[in-house]
Amino acid sequence: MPKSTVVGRRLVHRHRVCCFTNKEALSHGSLSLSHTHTHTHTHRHTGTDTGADHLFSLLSRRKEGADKTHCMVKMLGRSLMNVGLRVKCQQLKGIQRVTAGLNPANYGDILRREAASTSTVMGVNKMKTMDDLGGPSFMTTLYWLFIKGYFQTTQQMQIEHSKIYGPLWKSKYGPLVVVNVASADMIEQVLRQEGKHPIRTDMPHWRNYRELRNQAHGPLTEMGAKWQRIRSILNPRMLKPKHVSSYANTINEVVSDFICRVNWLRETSGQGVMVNDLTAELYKFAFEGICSVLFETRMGCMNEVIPEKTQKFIVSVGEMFHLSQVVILFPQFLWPYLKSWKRFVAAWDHLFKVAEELVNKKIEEIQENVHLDKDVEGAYLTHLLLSEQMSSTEILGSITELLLAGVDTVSNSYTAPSFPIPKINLFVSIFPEPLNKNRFPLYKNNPLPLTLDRDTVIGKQFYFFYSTSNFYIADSGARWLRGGEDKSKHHPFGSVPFGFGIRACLGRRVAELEMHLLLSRVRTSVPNANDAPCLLIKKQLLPTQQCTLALSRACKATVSSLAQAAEWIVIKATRLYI
Ligand code: HEM
Repeated sequence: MPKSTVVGRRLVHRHRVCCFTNKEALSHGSLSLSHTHTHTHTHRHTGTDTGADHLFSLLSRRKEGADKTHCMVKMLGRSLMNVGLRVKCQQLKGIQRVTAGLNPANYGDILRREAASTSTVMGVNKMKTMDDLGGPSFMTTLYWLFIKGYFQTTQQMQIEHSKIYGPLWKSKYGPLVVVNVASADMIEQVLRQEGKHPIRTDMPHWRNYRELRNQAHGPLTEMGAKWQRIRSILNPRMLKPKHVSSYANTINEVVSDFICRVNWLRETSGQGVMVNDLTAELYKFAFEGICSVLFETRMGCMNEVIPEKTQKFIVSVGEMFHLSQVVILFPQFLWPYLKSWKRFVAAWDHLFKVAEELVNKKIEEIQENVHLDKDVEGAYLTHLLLSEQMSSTEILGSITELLLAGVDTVSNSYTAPSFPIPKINLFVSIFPEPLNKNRFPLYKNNPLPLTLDRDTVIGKQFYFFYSTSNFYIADSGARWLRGGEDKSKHHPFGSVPFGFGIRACLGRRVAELEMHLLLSRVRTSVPNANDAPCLLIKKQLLPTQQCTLALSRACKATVSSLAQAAEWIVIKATRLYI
């Protein structure tokens, strides 16, 4: 088979037309992607698969408003952070004494290496079973959620529960049992136990849709060796800095348009100074940014009037996330009879339809260029289409999931660490779920001081807290200082915003690029930005370059990493004063 090679962003063809993997699609422009599907999905879960999704549905904070784009802002940040791992079970005891030994007050004093070693910290004979673990019952949890009103602020509920039950406790959500871990040391142990194919919490409704419509799974929903294969194909152009940096021009164009839009909004509806609904604007920015990278096309989100088609696409994304939480509350056999399920399927249909149109458009463009004997240039999608590694349907499945993963996480990150940021905390919830034991290898070590049934799958859900931590010392910037006195007290697993290990965020580099470009350019392009009552970045941010962050209500801090700077993004609440 003739090949095409990629040199930087330029594709150089050794041969024409037939150099494509999906040559049928490319040589017959009208071919619909869904017709090329040859994928089969063998991973089907047994047992209480729906539990984890049920949980993250319950735990997801969600604002429901007229604008559906707001509905999904909180959801994916949670669901993306679900990953899975399995632990080998042992019948051991002693959790109370062990958790006392891991009192948060002592975290800073515990050597990190020791913390990473299960046996040294926990003591093999000090473990208890799941049954021995304390925590609220299902009824108590319902009381907290709906009577005490923590449904919208479940992170806060976890904070309260950690005060009552200590750093390790069990919560019940119907059939689902969740182990909450509120200790950076133990979190480190959990995260370091990942095997070859870590799995995140199953998403049976997402997977069910794909099977119903014969669509391919993407990196979010795929598991095992198939997941690994997908990641190995998607990773290089998403994570390697040399490739990611080539998206800078594309993203910069979106940033330019964002700044224009922000200025226009300030003039037309903000008395010359204010952006009233910043969350929605950041959402649109993230959407436009990720679409421009993935589909190599602009969606018009930065226009004064957003195209109807784009608006409908955004609404469908919000609708899908919203209904995701509803559908999962019901047993799977009832789904076909639910109105919500039908709407859920319709929303997915629309997402796949639009994504398919965009992919087909790109195929046609490539074809045209090939027929005209032009060099085919392009970025992510072009590369995937030409790389001969995935079928068109697989590309569609992956691109659609990347898009969903990349929208609200990015937009939410600008506003999440609301100012001031005295401390950061992280909780991990573990969802034990039964799984076919032959599918994944067992872990040799038990990372936590409790036992779980053999073949238990643990999905993790991370929560980040910016106000009640013992992992970070209280400060207003000192934690970013290199070599500072308190540096040793910062636990490396106190904050892992992009996850950890081989199943960590696929879009991390792109997300960082988007955030850094936006921040630095808002700072340098918007008049009077110095007067903002929130975090300002004094110098253009460049990787590894030292820069000064000026905090109008706090201090000045020097940081040497953009990833750290990103956490300082404080465009507060829903209003941006610039
Ligand atoms: C600030 C923005 C973002 C944050 C904070 C974030 C965070 C995360 C986290 C915590 C995970 C789970 C990692 C783990 O389980 O260990 C994840 C997974 C993922 N993220 Fe992101 N993400 C962001 C942006 C993006 C973007 C822009 C994309 C797409 C280009 C993306 C695509 C994905 C995908 C596909 C996964 C699933 C990976 C897998 O299961 O193999 N993310 N993200």
